[in-house]
Amino acid sequence: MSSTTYKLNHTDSFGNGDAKSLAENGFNHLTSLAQSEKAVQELLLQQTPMQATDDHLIEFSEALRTVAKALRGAAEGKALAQAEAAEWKRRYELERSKNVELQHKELSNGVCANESNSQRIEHLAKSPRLYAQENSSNGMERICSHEVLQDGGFNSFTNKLKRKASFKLSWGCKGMANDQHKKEIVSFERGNISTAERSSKQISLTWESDPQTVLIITKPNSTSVRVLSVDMVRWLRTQKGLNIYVEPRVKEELLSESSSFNFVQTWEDDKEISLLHTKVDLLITLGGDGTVLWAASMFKGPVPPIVPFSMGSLGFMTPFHSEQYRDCLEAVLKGPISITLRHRLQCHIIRDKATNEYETEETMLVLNEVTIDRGISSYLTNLECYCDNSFVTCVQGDGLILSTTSGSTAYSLAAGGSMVHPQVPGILFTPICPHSLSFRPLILPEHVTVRVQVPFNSRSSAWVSFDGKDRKQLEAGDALVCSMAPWPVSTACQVESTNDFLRSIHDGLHWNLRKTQSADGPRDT
Ligand SMILES: NC(=O)c1ccc[n+]([C@@H]2O[C@H](COP(=O)([O-])OP(=O)(O)OC[C@H]3O[C@@H](n4cnc5c(N)ncnc54)[C@H](O)[C@@H]3O)[C@@H](O)[C@H]2O)c1
Ligand SMILES: Nc1ncnc2c1ncn2[C@@H]1O[C@H](COP(=O)(O)OP(=O)(O)OP(=O)(O)O)[C@@H](O)[C@H]1O
Repeated sequence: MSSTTYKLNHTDSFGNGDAKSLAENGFNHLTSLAQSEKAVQELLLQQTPMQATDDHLIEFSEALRTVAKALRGAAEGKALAQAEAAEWKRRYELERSKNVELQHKELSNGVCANESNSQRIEHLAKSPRLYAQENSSNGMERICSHEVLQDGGFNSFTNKLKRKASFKLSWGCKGMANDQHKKEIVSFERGNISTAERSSKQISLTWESDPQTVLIITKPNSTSVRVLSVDMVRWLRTQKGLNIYVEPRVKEELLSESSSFNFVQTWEDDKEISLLHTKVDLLITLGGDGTVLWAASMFKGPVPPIVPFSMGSLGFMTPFHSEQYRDCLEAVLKGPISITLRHRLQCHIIRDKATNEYETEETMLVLNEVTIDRGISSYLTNLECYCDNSFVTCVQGDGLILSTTSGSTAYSLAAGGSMVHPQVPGILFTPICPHSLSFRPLILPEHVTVRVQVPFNSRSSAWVSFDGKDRKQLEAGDALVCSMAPWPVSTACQVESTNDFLRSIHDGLHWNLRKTQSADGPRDT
């Protein structure tokens, strides 16, 4: 009995031969091995101080597990061996978490080494069944994988303790603040990766001081919009005491109504437009989605929160009804309000004839999409696409749409792209009429930079447009570079972003509208 245990502890590796011979001795042998307090005590008492190290404890535990495997089928013996192995494992973990170095020092000095080890084993040997009973309610097999990995036992091949490898995560973004932000979202404590946040949650805007200045942008050539704007400007001034900015065209319209509108402010040039975000607290749009796009395009940097009133036929970004504009504006000016944070794309054209790569044209910001198409050319476009300098594909067809998720319900949808919730950060890569059977649209992560280049051997030039406007020609060798812009557009929600999004696809597109099947018919039995 004791020789068996002695052998187990002094063999460098416990091969199948040892396990088998133990198994052959049968169930009784194992039971007595595990139960015999004396035998286990003897085991330790026979160790020299150096031999009775924690490595021996691990080896012993490994051996018992091997035996347990070999005795599969002998139910009681198996349970007993598992209980032993698990207890040895637990015990080892406990000891290791104490000061291992100190323990080794004690052992090599011979200070109470046998005594401390034998006491440990004595305790274990006394109560394997009790321990098994205590743990059976939790399930003996349920040592969680994290713990098993941390205490992987002894690797006889490398002669090292098996431990869970430690690691760190880092992000390839510039600036500590960004990195810190990511760390708050993704934690990797004790080797377990978990996320607290995956995309923007419902965002609520609360005013910390009262809004004082409002900019109203209106769809041109619409009588209903003109009538509404006159009423709204008057109400905001007289009832709310706000400063009001409008476009030069609208100021003329208002003054033609009455000279009392001379309090209304406007701008004279682009420089003044570029400073509007420093003066305007709230932006109101009266029109359809196109008016929201127009308003957003005026802001090449930060954009004030937008309250979009629907005066068009399709309202994906315009959840507010003009009939109740007073109630709605009362609520918005008071706050808090739910907003949808809509990401924009920033686009640069790099000309082949540019003398260096930084010589780009004005940066364009789009809320819906940037489109590269064949324009009036009757040839296929041929566009080489790269994502962070990796070649993606060559588009041969009518063109390519790089869309925001807000724009996913616009042109990209018509070209076969998915509809995506506007707060999902990402770039949609949607071909227009590709001449290929296998070109499916992609959605790329928000952090990538996409480059679309007209190859030098292209038969024709391509045309690029930004939210359906500002068309520019791309000659062979020219490229469009596109990435997520740091200035999103926040639009006020009627309810909250998900509810508003679902309403817009139901009302605007009659998404998945189908007559409900009647209950009258065949059924599963
Ligand atoms: N085949 C197409 O579907 C197609 C073709 C060209 C342009 N467009 C879209 O038109 C947009 C420009 O809009 P516009 O009003 O200045 O031009 P527009 O007056 O020609 O209107 C285009 C239509 O697209 C709708 N729309 C705009 N943005 C939308 C969005 N985010 N979700 C759902 N529908 C949206 C508008 O409500 C409008 O009905 C472009 O950004 C492009 O997405 C679509
Ligand atoms: N303030 C503005 N100045 C110049 N053009 C504008 C302005 N507002 C909107 N537009 C343009 O007017 C066009 C129509 O605007 P919008 O989409 O808002 O109205 P709509 O066509 O009636 O809406 P819908 O398409 O939903 O029926 C768009 O091309 C848009 O760019």
